Amino acid sequence: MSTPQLVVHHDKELMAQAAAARLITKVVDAQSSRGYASVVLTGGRNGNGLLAALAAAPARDAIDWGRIDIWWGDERFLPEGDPDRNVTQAREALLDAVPLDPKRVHAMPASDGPYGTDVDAAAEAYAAELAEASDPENHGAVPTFDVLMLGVGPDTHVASLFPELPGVRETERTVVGVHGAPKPPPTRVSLTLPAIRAAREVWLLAAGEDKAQAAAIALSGAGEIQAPAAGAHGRQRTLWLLDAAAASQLPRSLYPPASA
Ligand SMILES: O=C1O[C@H](COP(=O)(O)O)[C@@H](O)[C@H](O)[C@H]1O
Repeated sequence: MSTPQLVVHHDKELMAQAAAARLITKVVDAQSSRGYASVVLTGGRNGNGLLAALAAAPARDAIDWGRIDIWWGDERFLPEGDPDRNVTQAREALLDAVPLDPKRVHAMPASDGPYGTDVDAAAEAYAAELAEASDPENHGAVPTFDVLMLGVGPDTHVASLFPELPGVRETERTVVGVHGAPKPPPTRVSLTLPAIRAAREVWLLAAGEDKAQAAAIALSGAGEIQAPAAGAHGRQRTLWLLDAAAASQLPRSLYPPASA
């Protein structure tokens, strides 16, 4: 398990731009060493901010968009095209503007798709898609993602793993259907902590005052059942990307030596 590293940026715009630049470098490196890259997107304000910053970055064309696998950490279980679906928002922010290979874009199922409103069947299907994409050198039934991004909710939720709900307690399955989420919509699909922890790098994004308490709790030794963000770690690296407002309640001992 990698120890969390923190980078604190002045504000959320700078944080989004710096995270986008960091992602471009990671993806280009993976593509040059392995031929392709594998990235897991997050929904939410900070995740979409990063995608919009990436869309606006001239260096985005350094990425070979045809050789990147895009997955999602969670999805709001709503009809295809619903404006509240994470995939709809990601398409608007970035994906529609770059030449991705549609076969490599792995959206989570919609509630009017092949599984209808059966969110557990939808979760099982996504787990099967991940398993099919993993190969023997991977450490489980998911591919080894290069970067898995997670927005941190004000209640410390990540993906759609909410404090104390069954999803965050899952130790076997890689994807679960979520019922009764406290944040609308109540029905969701989510990667589990074991799937998240298979990633090489996990980046947690937290910008804004409403994330300050969550960041402080998750980084001060809370348990993952009470604070799911505390359980999100990458195999090689766990990186918290914050702005000054979100970092404002962190104990001084956690502050990085330099902030940007
Ligand atoms: O509902 C969700 O919320 C979290 C956090 O979103 P934010 O707007 O508070 O940053 C997000 O990471 C997750 O993907 C999404 O489904």
